[in-house]
Formats: sequence, C-alpha cells, structure tokens
Amino acid sequence: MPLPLMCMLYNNKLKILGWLMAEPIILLIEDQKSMASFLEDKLSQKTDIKIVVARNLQQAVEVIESDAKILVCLTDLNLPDAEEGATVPILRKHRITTVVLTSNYSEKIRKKMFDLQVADYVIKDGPVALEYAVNVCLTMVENADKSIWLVSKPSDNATHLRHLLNNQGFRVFLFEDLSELSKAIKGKVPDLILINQINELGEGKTLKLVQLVRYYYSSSQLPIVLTDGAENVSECIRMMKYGVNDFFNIETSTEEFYVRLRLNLLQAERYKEIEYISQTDSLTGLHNRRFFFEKAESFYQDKRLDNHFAVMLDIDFFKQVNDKHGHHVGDKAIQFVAQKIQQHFKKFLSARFGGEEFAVCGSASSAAEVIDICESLRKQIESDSYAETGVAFTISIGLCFNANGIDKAMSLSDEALYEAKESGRNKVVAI
Ligand SMILES: Nc1nc2c(ncn2[C@@H]2O[C@H](COP(=O)(O)OP(=O)(O)OP(=O)(O)O)[C@@H](O)[C@H]2O)c(=O)[nH]1
Repeated sequence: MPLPLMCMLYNNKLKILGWLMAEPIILLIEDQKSMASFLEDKLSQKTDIKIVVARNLQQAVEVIESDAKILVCLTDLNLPDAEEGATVPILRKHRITTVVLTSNYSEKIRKKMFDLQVADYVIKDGPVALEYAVNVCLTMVENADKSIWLVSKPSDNATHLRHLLNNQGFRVFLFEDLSELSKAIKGKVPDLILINQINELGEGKTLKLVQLVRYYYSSSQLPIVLTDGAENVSECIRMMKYGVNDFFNIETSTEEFYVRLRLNLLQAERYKEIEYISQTDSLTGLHNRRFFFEKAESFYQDKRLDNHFAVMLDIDFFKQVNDKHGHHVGDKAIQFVAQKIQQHFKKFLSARFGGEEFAVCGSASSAAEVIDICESLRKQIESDSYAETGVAFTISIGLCFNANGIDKAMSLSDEALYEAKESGRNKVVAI
C-alpha cells in the first residue's frame, strides 16, 4: 500500500523519508550533525543512490517500515535512543546489510556486533577510517550483483559460511559435488569460488576441482579461496601452488575472512578492467587489432568451421571529413560506422584497426550471405551518415573467402579494398 511522503528538514535540506514505491536507498543513522553531513557528502560524491539520514532510532524505524528498499545501512553504535548498538538487532531482523561506526573501541562490543552478523565494524578514528566506512557501504551495494559458489557438503560450517557471505550481500550458490560444478562452470561463472575444507568432497577431489576450474579460467579471472582448520594448512598451501588463490583459516576472525574475500574480488575486477582496456578500441568500443588477430588466428585454425570470410573496410575521403568539419566530426563518423558494423555483423568478429579502417571475419552459411551484409551496410552508411553525423560520406569494402590463414585473408581483403577504392569507391569488391 502506498505510504504518505515523510519529510524532515536537515541542514536546510528537505529529506524525503518515504516513497510511493520501493526506492533503493542507503540509510545513514548518525546523531552528530557534522558527522552525518560529512558521511552523506562522501557517499553522494561516490554514488547516485539516494541517501536517507536518520538522527535516531525512531527516525530509522520509520524509514525501515516505509516502502524504501534499504541496500545498506551505515549506523552509529550509540544513538540518543539506542545505546551500544541497540539499532543493530532491529536492522538485522529486517535483513539489512549493516556497517557499524563507533568512536570507542571495545573488544566485547566488537565481538557482539559480529555475533549479530554485521558486515563490518569501523572505528571512527580519522578521515581514513571514515573513507573506509563509505567504501565498505558501496562495496556492500555492489556485492548484490556478485555471486559466490560455495563448494561444501551441507554442514554447520557451510551454513555459517553461507551466513557470512549473505551478511555481505553476496548471492550464494551451494555446490555439493564436483559433477554439479563441472556442468555449471561451462555456463555463467561466479565472481569467486569458496571451497569449504579440503577433504569435504572426498580424497583428491579438491585438486580435481581446482584443475577443472583452471582449465577454463586463470587465477586472475576467477579466484578460488579455500577455508580450512589449522591442521590442514600445509595441504591448503599445496593447493595454492596448483591454482587456489588464497587460504583462510576458519578459526581466525570474520573480519579477516571478509578482507581476504574483498581483496580477491578486487584483484579479479581489476584484471577484468585491464583485460577489457587491452582488447578494446577506446573510441568505438569495438575490439582492437591485437585482439582481432589473436581470436581470428585460432578461428582460422579450427577445422570444424568452413566458409571463412574476411572483410576490410574504410571510410572514403576521410581526410576531407576531418579537414572540412573538424576532428570531432571525424570521430563521430568513425563511431557511427563502428556502431553499424556491430549491428550488421553482430554474429561475427569485428575490430577497428586504427584510423578509419575496420575489419571483420567469421564463418558464414554462404558467400552470398556475407556479400548481402556488406551491401546493406554500405547502403545504410550512404543513406544515414548525414542525418546521424552531420556529414555525408560513404565506405568501400573489400572481402575474400576461404583464405589460407588470417594473414593471407587480411592481405587478400586489403587487395579487394584497394580495388574498390581504385574503381570509384562506395562499393563492395570480393576476390
Ligand atoms: N577524426 C579522426 N581522424 C583520424 C583518426 N585516425 C586517423 N585519422 C585521420 O584519418 C585520415 C586518413 O586519411 P587517408 O588514409 O589519407 O585516406 P582518405 O582520406 O580516407 O582517402 P581514401 O581512403 O583513399 O578514400 C587522416 O586524415 C588521419 O588524420 C581518428 O581517430 N580520428
């Protein structure tokens, strides 16, 4: 049922505390005005998600009971109407991922908070800690998009690990044996695999599992973390030589577990970013030349595929586009052609080679299919370029079929492109 809007005036700004429908928010519970606005500023510099500030437990409860979807809550440990973390059981009862901030360190309270399954417990002892608290909150929000495969037989330990992962907002999938996992790994992969105890799956099975995962994904692409007791440390270290990224001693603290997970996930994310940058042309988002040759090479060697084709294409008189209309219009023209190549050749491998030169290769059902695609691409550029980019231009296309290897394919399609240019441009030539 829609709730009425609830508002409060804070720092001369109107904060809306209720919505007509579920709106994702970050809830910040902090009684000190200056601290609340500092944290709110820091959060809003880093996210567009709405931040709702409550100054005490009563206001927080109003938000919790509204229709808002609370992605994460950053709460002060002591509030005027809730001392020593009395807010936390209420937040946890509503399954809200909770990060606790406190000014005084107490081991007893810290332990109590982790027993209440908070995602983190941060001591407000300076700007670095506050920055950390803000980053942790945002990491919790991002975790909702991350999946972790927990490999374990059902046990108390597995349930405990599952709770720890859920408290950090991860989506958790349980795998009880190797055969289940070997089927799943060929589909959508998780962000991390967590193996609960080395002998859980049976003698030698953990090594098989690690080898299986590593056959498909490197340790930079998909981290594997192993948890076990102190008695199995040497065996776990041995697994790290064969492809396990990290080992976590189950008897140590929850915080250590979370830090290790975060670092492993972060490393994999950074690797993905670097991999993407190294394979992609930044102007168009198409693959770059290096990636194209790497992929095309293996593709040409695949004997199961036939009807190989390779295309080279280039914008006609592109120098004039730049000279007459400026470099930024030239860039727009390149982006427009790239977008159309992606649409017309979406089943195939395409790339920008540099400048206004592009390439495509693949295995088609027939030569006629490829010639048709090239013709419709050429026609669309001719007819739509002016409306889309502010300058009318055309492209020339050269292509070849069944060449002996990608290098030969590229040089033949380049010859065909040269012929298309020499014989008047704005045409498709196949050799
Ligand atoms: N805007 C823009 N221009 C680029 C980029 N890379 C290369 N160029 C320009 O692309 C032009 C290439 O021109 P040419 O190779 O001489 O060929 P053309 O004028 O297209 O003539 P033909 O291919 O013979 O039809 C040069 O003016 C380069 O400066 C880029 O990333 N952006």
